[in-house]
Amino acid sequence: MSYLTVNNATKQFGESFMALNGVSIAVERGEFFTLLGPSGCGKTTLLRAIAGFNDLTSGEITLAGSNLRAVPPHQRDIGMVFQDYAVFPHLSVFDNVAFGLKPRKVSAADIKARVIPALDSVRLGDMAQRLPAAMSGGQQQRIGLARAMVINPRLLLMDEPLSNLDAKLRIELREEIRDMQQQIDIATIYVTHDQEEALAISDRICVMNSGRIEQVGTPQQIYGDPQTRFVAEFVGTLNTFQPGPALDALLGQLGLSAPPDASWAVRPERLVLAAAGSPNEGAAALNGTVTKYTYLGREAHVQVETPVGSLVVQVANPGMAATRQAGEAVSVLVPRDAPMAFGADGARIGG
Ligand SMILES: Nc1ncnc2c1ncn2[C@@H]1O[C@H](COP(=O)(O)OP(=O)(O)OP(=O)(O)O)[C@@H](O)[C@H]1O
Repeated sequence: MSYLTVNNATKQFGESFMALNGVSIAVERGEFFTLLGPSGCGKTTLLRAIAGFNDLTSGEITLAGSNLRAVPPHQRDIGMVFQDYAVFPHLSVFDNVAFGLKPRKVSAADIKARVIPALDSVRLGDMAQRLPAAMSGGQQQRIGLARAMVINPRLLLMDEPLSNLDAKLRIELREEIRDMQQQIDIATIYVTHDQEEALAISDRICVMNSGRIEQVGTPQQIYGDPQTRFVAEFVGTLNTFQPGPALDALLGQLGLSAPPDASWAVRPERLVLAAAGSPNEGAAALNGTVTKYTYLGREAHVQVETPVGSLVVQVANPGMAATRQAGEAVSVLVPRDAPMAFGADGARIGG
């Protein structure tokens, strides 16, 4: 049995709204498990049910084999880190971290023996006596992390802990969180709506949509082998081919087939841009006209009007020579293994 299991969880708000609708997950010991999805998909509701801040309408939650729903929140031994830091401004950094130990009747000497290493692990060891108000957002969130960990929790839950920080700090702190989590080897459930953050930090990602799970998998599986159109669109970008004779010809040339109501799509980085009329071994060529060129440093996005619709082609490491002008005639090469097919219900059915 997995370390944490959630089985067929539902949560109803009001007469009929289902914030969670039959959600089941299984998290292993030491695993970094991320709930990823758009605003309102139920991530926080699921996290709060595990923490015990709200109860489920139905379903089971077990931790290390025992029923967690029967345990009051303060006895669950779960560390929680929130988006808004939740530090007490009038308490020193030390007292903020010690706060969680007070109700546990830990002696003053033990408090010190646990708080100091917790502060060291988040690189705040020399700031123990400072007040949080005089500290940056990143430092305040490190206090939150130390406070969650000092209780030696059985599980760590984090609800968008980086979303109030600027982009550079977010990347720095997510690396620190990942390193720390691996060091203490604690099962962690992390909530985010940021796909890049989820890919960078997780062992496995659970993509949620409207109270249901779309797919659970490693970052590589979620990005490289999405099982639904929703996952493919939410994690990464997707070009959808316009149906019609030109698409039928393209699929015929590539030897691909799917039921008539299937839709076909392709990731921008799987397309290759070539000079008009270039030879194309192992790929089908679409004639197109450049409509837009966006230079982004490490990559460029070239928008091309083709017989199967407007497609974005991603070019890696674009030098000056890769620059394209609007109106330029080009070929877009579609490798045989690049297109993905989705059924009318959004499930992946091919490619
Ligand atoms: N106490 C409540 N009463 C009524 N509806 C609620 C309550 N709490 C949450 N909801 C609704 O349940 C749905 C799921 O909310 P939840 O906070 O879990 O989403 P989320 O995926 O965490 O989104 P966000 O990223 O915006 O926090 C939303 O539509 C929300 O409005």
